[in-house]
Amino acid sequence: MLKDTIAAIGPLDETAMADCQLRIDNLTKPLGSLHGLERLAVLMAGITGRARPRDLVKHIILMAADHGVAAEGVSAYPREVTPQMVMNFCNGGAAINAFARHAGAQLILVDIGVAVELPPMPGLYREKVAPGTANIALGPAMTREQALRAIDVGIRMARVAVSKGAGVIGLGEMGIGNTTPSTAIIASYSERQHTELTGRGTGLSAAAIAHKADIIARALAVNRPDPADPLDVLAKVGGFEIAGLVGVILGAAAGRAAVVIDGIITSAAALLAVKLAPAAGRYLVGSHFSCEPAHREALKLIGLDAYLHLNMRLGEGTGAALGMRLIDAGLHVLNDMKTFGEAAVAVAQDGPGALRQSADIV
Ligand SMILES: Cc1cc2ncn([C@H]3O[C@H](COP(=O)(O)O)[C@@H](O)[C@H]3O)c2cc1C
Ligand SMILES: O=C(O)c1cccnc1
Repeated sequence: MLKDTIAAIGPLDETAMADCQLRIDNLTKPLGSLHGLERLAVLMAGITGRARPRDLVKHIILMAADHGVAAEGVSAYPREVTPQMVMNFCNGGAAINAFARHAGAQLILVDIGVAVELPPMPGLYREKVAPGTANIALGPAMTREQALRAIDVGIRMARVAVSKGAGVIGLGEMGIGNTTPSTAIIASYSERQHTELTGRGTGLSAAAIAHKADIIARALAVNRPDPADPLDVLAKVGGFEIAGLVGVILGAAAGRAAVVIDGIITSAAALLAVKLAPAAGRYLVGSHFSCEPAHREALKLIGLDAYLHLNMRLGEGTGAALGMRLIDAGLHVLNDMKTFGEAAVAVAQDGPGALRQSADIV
């Protein structure tokens, strides 16, 4: 399923993008003055293949899983919080429930590797590959075969979303300890030291951050993940929700849906996804800058921008939900504003086309 999905990822529609850019350049505002929002609208034209996309259906796919490395004391919270938070998501009481409502997005919940058996709940997909990963400080998180199975789950979830009309898919995750494997993945591709990339996660002290960095160093030394082989990195120092999200990204890109990433965990998944399929990178949209230092590093490695500086460090897809609102804002600009001609406003002296050529406007 992975190979076919990667093969199905097409280029953006450059004609739709050019037509969209032309309309935006003629809207009643100084040329380029809504910069980031304009770029989002043009990107959505390229992804959807429509010069004036509007009212896109939004889904947030939240994958939950546990991590053997949590036994090393790398999180400020106990492992039981993972299933408890999944129940909280199902019952509508978590931050992401509020954010999904705010964004007008449907929340899709997936148990892809929670350590305990969860009861059937409305809205919860039970797709457990295994009850949590093994401890990456001691050996590989999972087998390569399990990594592939988890990716397939994500591809299927993205296909379901696309078949329900989703044009924008936000990524969310839950899994106590998951900033540790995410940092290990990002460190595998970075020239920066893992100590510089390790952050406080749910709220570690400086001493606990140093311990977490040691565990990450051990995971990398014990497993020796091969960056030339993203599946190797994923299987050795990843997690089931991270693997699932890799699949969601690839499946969404193959289905011509935009993918809005969130913080460090989803950006680790995005980094692996673009290593597996560079063409998927054009379907990615950044949202906020997380407090986690590895998040910025991942964005840099992917070559992706983010927009919101809110010092958030929650995950669940909360930043992605805000990113979806920025896409909406860009599409409202595109669809609701009038052009100079439609509104009878005098155009800039040299005309927008001439201004666009000038070096100042990018
Ligand atoms: C109550 C609670 C709700 C959360 N929602 C997301 N996370 C976030 O924190 C975890 C990662 O941080 P670390 O690696 O330090 O464990 C993940 O579950 C992530 O989604 C939460 C964490 C807690 C405690
Ligand atoms: O960057 C994130 O999304 C994040 C940071 C800390 C804990 N959980 C998630």
